[in-house]
Amino acid sequence: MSIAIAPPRSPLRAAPLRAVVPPFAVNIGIVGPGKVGSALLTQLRLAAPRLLRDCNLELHLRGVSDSRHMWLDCDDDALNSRTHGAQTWRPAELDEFAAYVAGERGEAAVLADCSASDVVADHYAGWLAAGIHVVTPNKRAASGPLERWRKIGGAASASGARLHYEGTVGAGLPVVQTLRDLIDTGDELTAVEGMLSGTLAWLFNRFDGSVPFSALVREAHAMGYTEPDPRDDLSGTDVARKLVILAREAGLALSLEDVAVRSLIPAALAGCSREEFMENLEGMDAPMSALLSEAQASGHVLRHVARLDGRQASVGVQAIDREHAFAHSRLTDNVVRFATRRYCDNALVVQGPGAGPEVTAAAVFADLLRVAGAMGVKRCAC
Ligand SMILES: NC(=O)C1=CN([C@@H]2O[C@H](COP(=O)(O)OP(=O)(O)OC[C@H]3O[C@@H](n4cnc5c(N)ncnc54)[C@H](O)[C@@H]3O)[C@@H](O)[C@H]2O)C=CC1
Ligand SMILES: N[C@@H](CC=O)C(=O)O
Repeated sequence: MSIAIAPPRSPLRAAPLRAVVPPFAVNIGIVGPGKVGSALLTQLRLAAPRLLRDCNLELHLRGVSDSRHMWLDCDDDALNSRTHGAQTWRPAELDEFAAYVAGERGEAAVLADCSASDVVADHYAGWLAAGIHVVTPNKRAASGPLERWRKIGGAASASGARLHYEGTVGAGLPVVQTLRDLIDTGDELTAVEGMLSGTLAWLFNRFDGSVPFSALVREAHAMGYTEPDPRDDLSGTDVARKLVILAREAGLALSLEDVAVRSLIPAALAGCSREEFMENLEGMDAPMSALLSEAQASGHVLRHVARLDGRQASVGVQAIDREHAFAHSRLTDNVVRFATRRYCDNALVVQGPGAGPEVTAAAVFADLLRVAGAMGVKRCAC
């Protein structure tokens, strides 16, 4: 291998004349400025000068919307004059928000849906049909009704707009793209096995009986690992959604109802409001202590495991041997083992932290850069 060394430049030599290429501008709208959305806003702000300098990519944050309010970057003068130019909000209306982010001159536009809402997912097909790209860690579209998911895919194909959702499985880990690359290059998935919940991994790594389970759930919630309603994690539904996403990525028409789910939520806490559930979390302590004691008595540890093979899809807590690879995971580690036609003797394994606002926001950000890359923005360091 040879490395070309550039001749030293004479300080007297005039700098070569370069055509000034105007920056490639991307309009961005954030839906759901919660933990992940806020982390994304910070990452965008910090990276913007570097992306402009190194990649000639200009990020325009055009607006932010939650379920009730939206903030648009220029807003109108009358509103601003009343608040001395400060950002003002107006009632949220998602399609109006999307149209504003898209602009009027055919600019490239990306909406980052950082909510956990089905209402927002209902809008993807329309946005994609209008040429607006969507990036999201929200699992609702990719694991929701098959009919809606197919409509979303059809809208993206028809307009050429892109939908990326790497953050939906494994947060910042390269799980969805890894599977897609395998399938696109002609491999076939035979089975997936793994620990797909950062929250449940963290809880079972910490839960040794010295601290009540409820206290650990409150801690996981405060650290931003859980879903907005932690019951989505504890019931296994969030993991089932991830399994559905992976199955669909591999070409299987799996739905949430097809996954056998073993919930950890006591029946008495299943139907109440999220606030009541959080107030009454102690109701989980006795059953969880019993589960732990049983596992410990037989020399096992508790782990939340998901499985999909040719016969069935299942998620739930298991007592597993202390020597098992899953027993040696740390903190919020997710482990995803892909068994495929090529990776048949030894599975392809993706492992690492699988929850948290920062790593998840980075996955959304990387998806956004993938969209810009597909539009011709140069991203490599060469
Ligand atoms: N926290 C994590 O570690 C990970 C989260 N995710 C996903 O990221 C998403 C966001 O999670 P968090 O930030 O932790 O939740 P969060 O509860 O902190 O934030 C959710 C935000 O969505 C907004 N929202 C709710 N309904 C809305 C609607 N109809 N229209 C507009 N905005 C709406 C809420 O106001 C809030 O600002 C979820 O879909 C979650 O599954 C994915 C991977 C990891
Ligand atoms: N609550 C989820 C967040 C990522 O999807 C988890 O704990 O894995």
